[in-house]
Amino acid sequence: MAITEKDIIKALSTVEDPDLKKDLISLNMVKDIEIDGNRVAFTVVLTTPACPLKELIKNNCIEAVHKLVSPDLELDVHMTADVTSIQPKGPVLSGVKNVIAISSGKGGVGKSTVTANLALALSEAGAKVGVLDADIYGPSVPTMFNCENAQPGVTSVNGKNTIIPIEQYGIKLLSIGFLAPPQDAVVWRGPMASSALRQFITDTDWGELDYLLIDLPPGTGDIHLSLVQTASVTGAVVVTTPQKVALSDAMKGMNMFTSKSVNVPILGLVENMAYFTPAELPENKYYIFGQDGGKNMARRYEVPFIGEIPIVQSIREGGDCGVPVVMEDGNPAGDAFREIAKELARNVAMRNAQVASTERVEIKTWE
Ligand SMILES: Nc1ncnc2c1ncn2[C@@H]1O[C@H](COP(=O)(O)OP(=O)(O)OP(=O)(O)O)[C@@H](O)[C@H]1O
Repeated sequence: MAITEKDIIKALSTVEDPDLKKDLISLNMVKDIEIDGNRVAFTVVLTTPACPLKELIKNNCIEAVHKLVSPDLELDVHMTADVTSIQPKGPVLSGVKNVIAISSGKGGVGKSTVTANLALALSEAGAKVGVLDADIYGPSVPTMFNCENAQPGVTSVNGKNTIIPIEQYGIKLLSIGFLAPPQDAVVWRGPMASSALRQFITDTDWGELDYLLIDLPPGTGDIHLSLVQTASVTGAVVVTTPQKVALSDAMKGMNMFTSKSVNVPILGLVENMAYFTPAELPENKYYIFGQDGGKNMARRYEVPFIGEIPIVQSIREGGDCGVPVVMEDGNPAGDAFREIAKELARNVAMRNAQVASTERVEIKTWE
């Protein structure tokens, strides 16, 4: 008997997305079923191109069709992605599907390094990515992306001046560092910095992006509040070292995001500088800042732990010379960032499937 589209749909309705815990047909993830005699082709649309379960889902589809329709079918399963979004409709960041705040409690724990490498890993997987460097105390994105002398463009849209981000390595970038040389950064504190951040969000043509990563200053301050008042933030990533002082500051940052009035979910905690392994003793791990501090904290506060990065000389060198380590072929440190990017993308998809969008925080003034 000839095979029909209905047979294929029936078989694929037994395959679950393991994260979303629903079958691919109910999730509307199967498209373009084509049947030509013994050959069947279809497309599975994942929730992110950086899906860590891509191969598993593909194999489960093949197994289900072979088992429930016919073992003799020749299958061509095309895996693609359409990143999900629950951004409220409106003029602010209208083409941006997900806004992800990258934060840390303490300075110097590697937040910008993590931002740059995650952005590149997501882009390498096929996502459209932007980075907004809002770290007024030390905007390092221009250095990390080797574009220190770049100047964002300005164009007029409906009579309004609109900023055009610069583009480097396929990532759209804006940084407070493009507006003021590092020695002048100090004047960018307070209301001026908040106003620049607002312009970067409301008066910038970011185009279509799957993920906009926002590199925040360390701690919790005006910039954080301006962000959550201006944009609907999908979630936050907290970067910490395993050290006690870094952890207690990271906890304060997490509490700010998850407080009732801000209500931004934590998408993941990253432990940076987790250990050091000398090149000549690859089996040895030295826990310079303590062991598993981030992992334990994630468990205690019930937030997802999305990975650890060791202290590696090439991570520091990549940042300093403007070629983040993810861009270096075959460097295992790059793989560590790739794994974290996949976990982050996965958590964004789960958050979008489960939780309502984040309301922008209303500005309250004293009467
Ligand atoms: N895993 C790592 N291994 C080696 N060096 C690292 C690692 N992570 C970060 N670094 C280096 O540590 C320094 C601080 O990192 P980075 O600027 O990313 O931190 P930050 O938290 O963004 O700092 P700030 O508080 O200034 O915003 C940089 O020189 C960076 O190259």
